Amino acid sequence: MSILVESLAIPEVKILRPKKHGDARGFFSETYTERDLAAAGLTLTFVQDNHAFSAEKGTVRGLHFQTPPFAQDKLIRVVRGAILDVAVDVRTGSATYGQHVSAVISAEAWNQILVPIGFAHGLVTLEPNTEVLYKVTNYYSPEHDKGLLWNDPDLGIDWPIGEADAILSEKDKRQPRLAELPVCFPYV
Ligand SMILES: Cc1cn([C@H]2C[C@H](O)[C@@H](COP(=O)(O)OP(=O)(O)O[C@H]3O[C@H](C)C(=O)[C@H](O)[C@H]3O)O2)c(=O)[nH]c1=O
Repeated sequence: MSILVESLAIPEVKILRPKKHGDARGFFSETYTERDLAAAGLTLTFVQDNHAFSAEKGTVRGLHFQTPPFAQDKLIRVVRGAILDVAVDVRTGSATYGQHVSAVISAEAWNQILVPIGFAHGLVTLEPNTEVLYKVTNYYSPEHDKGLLWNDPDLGIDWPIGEADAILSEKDKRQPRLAELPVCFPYV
């Protein structure tokens, strides 16, 4: 087992901890193995790798999700810098609908977060020049790319940055609040 897998308070969201093999040259790490995820009951087929660079601390991306049939599971890691990563349950009918979990994901901690289908995903950078790499289980589809307002007070997310200081895309400034969200993921 090269990757330890543990659940957050909403158990569908997982934290992964790959082993790092250090030596005098530096380190080697198996950052993803299908085998370790399958051993944790996670049978996912990733079809796309993404890389997001954010120059400034306080850069907010999200809260985003793609709707079916282009819904995505996401496996996120940070190879430089650090983020506060947030996953909001948007599965209508779920006992934790509208609730969230968060975790600091960083190059130093060498940890990862798995955000499954049915969750809106977002992050804020905690350091400048932060690089986020993530695998997704479906291709990008702009028509199915939806979102949630990052600082919707109904979500109660304790972001480490205020609206005045957050660096956001114009799209993310205009995302709907949870109360305005249509049913995207009926929970069965
Ligand atoms: C997501 C995506 C974007 N793009 C293009 C579309 C735009 O021209 C440009 C930036 O897209 P966007 O502003 O949506 O990127 P982020 O704000 O980083 O969005 C991501 O941020 C949060 C953290 C997420 O969870 C999603 O993975 C993703 O939505 O990249 C692509 O070509 N392919 C893609 O898969």
